[in-house]
Amino acid sequence: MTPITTTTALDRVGAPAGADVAARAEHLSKRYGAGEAVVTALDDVSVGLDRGRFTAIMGPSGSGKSTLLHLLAGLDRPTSGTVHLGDTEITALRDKALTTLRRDRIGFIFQSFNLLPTMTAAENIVLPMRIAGRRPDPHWVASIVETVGLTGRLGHRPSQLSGGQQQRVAAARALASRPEIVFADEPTGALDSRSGSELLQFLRTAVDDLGQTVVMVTHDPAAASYADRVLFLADGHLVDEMLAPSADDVLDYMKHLGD
Ligand SMILES: Nc1ncnc2c1ncn2[C@@H]1O[C@H](COP(=O)(O)OP(=O)(O)OP(=O)(O)O)[C@@H](O)[C@H]1O
Repeated sequence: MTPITTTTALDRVGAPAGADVAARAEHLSKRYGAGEAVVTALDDVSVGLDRGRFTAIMGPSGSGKSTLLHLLAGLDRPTSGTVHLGDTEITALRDKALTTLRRDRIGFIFQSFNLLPTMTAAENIVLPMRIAGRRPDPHWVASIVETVGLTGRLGHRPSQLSGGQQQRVAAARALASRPEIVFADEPTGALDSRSGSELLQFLRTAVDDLGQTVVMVTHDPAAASYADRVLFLADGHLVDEMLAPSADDVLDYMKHLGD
């Protein structure tokens, strides 16, 4: 496949733009199954993710986006290769240490909001910190709640909130502990376009105003255009990247990838 719109020399695709890297993958591969049934979901991917930036991961269905996100976030283990979060090689950690690292240093936003139905929005937002035995910083949590536009809704349970509001609670929960990196897997997949835009604008603000690092898998070129950088996967390979992407440029490139 010949890349057409790269803004980056091919041998630099995946290399971090700056010196400060929040996470990095080196020669990451993931295979499922064995023998003739083996599926190579990810094949020798190396990438650095800049701190304080918003990175989107795109590619056709089955290209390995979720696999890469799950490996970077320590939710799954690679067949070969390494992942570092800051200076910590997470691929070298045992399960218990990995669970603790995910809880303490990573925030997650999933397509399904994964909120606890019996708890209020406020309780859901601080729950991971309470489980970790950490005291939430009230000023920080208040600034997130304000940024995400949930002031006045904090006493509501998830069933009393719209899908967009529930996802904003999930986003506030992901940021409440000031994680080193937030991973979002299709965060707008279950939202209407207006709620999706609000959520993406929140993530953008979290990066610009709060210095957060965000990595997001998406199918949607409009969603990817909120990012600083888009990584393109095809057949388990990192094939290209785009900086300061526009939705039209991303859409054109996705057509080229055969989506
Ligand atoms: N647990 C698994 N067992 C076997 N094969 C798997 C498993 N998980 C993923 N795969 C395969 O690995 C490849 C990459 O899957 P992955 O979910 O990472 O792709 P994706 O780009 O996120 O796809 P989509 O956009 O459809 O969600 C696909 O061929 C998929 O069928």
